[in-house]
Amino acid sequence: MKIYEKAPAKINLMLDVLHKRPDGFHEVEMVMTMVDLADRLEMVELPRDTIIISSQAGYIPLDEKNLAFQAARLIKDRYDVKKGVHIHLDKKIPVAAGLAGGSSDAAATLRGLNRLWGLHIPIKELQQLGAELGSDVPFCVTGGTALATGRGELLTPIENPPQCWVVLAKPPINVSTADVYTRLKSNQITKHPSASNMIAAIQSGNFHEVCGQLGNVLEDVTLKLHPEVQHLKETMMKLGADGTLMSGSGPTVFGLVSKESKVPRIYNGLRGFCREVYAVRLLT
Ligand SMILES: C[C@@](CO)(OP(=O)(O)O)[C@H](O)COP(=O)(O)OP(=O)(O)OC[C@H]1O[C@@H](n2ccc(N)nc2=O)[C@H](O)[C@@H]1O
Ligand SMILES: Nc1ncnc2c1ncn2[C@@H]1O[C@H](COP(=O)(O)OP(=O)(O)O)[C@@H](O)[C@H]1O
Repeated sequence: MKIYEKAPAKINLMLDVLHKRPDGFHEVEMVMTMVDLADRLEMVELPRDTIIISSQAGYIPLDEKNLAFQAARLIKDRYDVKKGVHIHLDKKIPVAAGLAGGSSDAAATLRGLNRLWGLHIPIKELQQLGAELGSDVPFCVTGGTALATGRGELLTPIENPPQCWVVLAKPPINVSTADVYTRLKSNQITKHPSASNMIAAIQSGNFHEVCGQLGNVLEDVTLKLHPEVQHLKETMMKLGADGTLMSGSGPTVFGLVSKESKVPRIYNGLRGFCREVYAVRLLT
């Protein structure tokens, strides 16, 4: 049997860090949503007890370091599944970009294997399994739009923001999430974005209010290390975006745009100096 799952990218509309916890993780408040830029997973059942990962992308690990592999192994171990699976990852989401590509592949693997092997695991339980793989995985299991607290795994669904275009630009630099959190001095944050204001803006359905509430405390860290990310934000605004923000720990910057007619100018202007640019819709 063969099944398919889509694994969409996430963006953080706001991200605040409250403090560092004794377990080394940071207590966060994030409003996350999904965009229509997705990896595609093909899962084929194998009669023998093995997990095979393949991909057209030459730049991701295909062994136990792959998050889809880890998700498959976790579900096999936990539910004592003796069958195997070949997972082919058609990667479209840029890697190590702040868009949760690996986390979404892991979440899609959990959803897919639940179907492929007829395990009937409830969604809440899939999210708990996801939390063992990474802080962003539980959100990726369900998607939609949510307030994420704790280390990112405690989720409260909220309504989707007003529909708009999202232009994403990933500069060719490497950012490590762990490094960005380590460099953040959470007691020195001067301006905290507000989750409740962002939620109120979303609930009002007012696109410009949503743009006004965009904020990410990890931006300061990544922007200091890589001034080109700041340059990308400024260029997006000059080209006509209604609001811009870095997603997660970066380095991808997204611009929200309400008018479709503005999108080609922003896209083409960015493509002039950034190879990885995407113009997509929110996944609402
Ligand atoms: C920053 C965010 C925002 O959505 O996304 P990305 O930039 O990775 O997409 C997330 O918090 C990333 O989530 P995820 O990528 O799943 O991180 P994990 O694998 O759980 O953790 C990687 C490392 O980041 C740090 N970490 C992560 C989450 C958190 N709340 N506090 C932390 O300090 C820890 O050092 C951890 O070892
Ligand atoms: N299925 C996967 N897709 C992409 N990256 C993966 C995957 N599995 C493991 N990785 C590794 O996870 C790291 C983070 O990748 P990714 O999830 O794309 O980034 P981010 O957490 O910034 O959104 C990369 O170093 C990559 O090598």
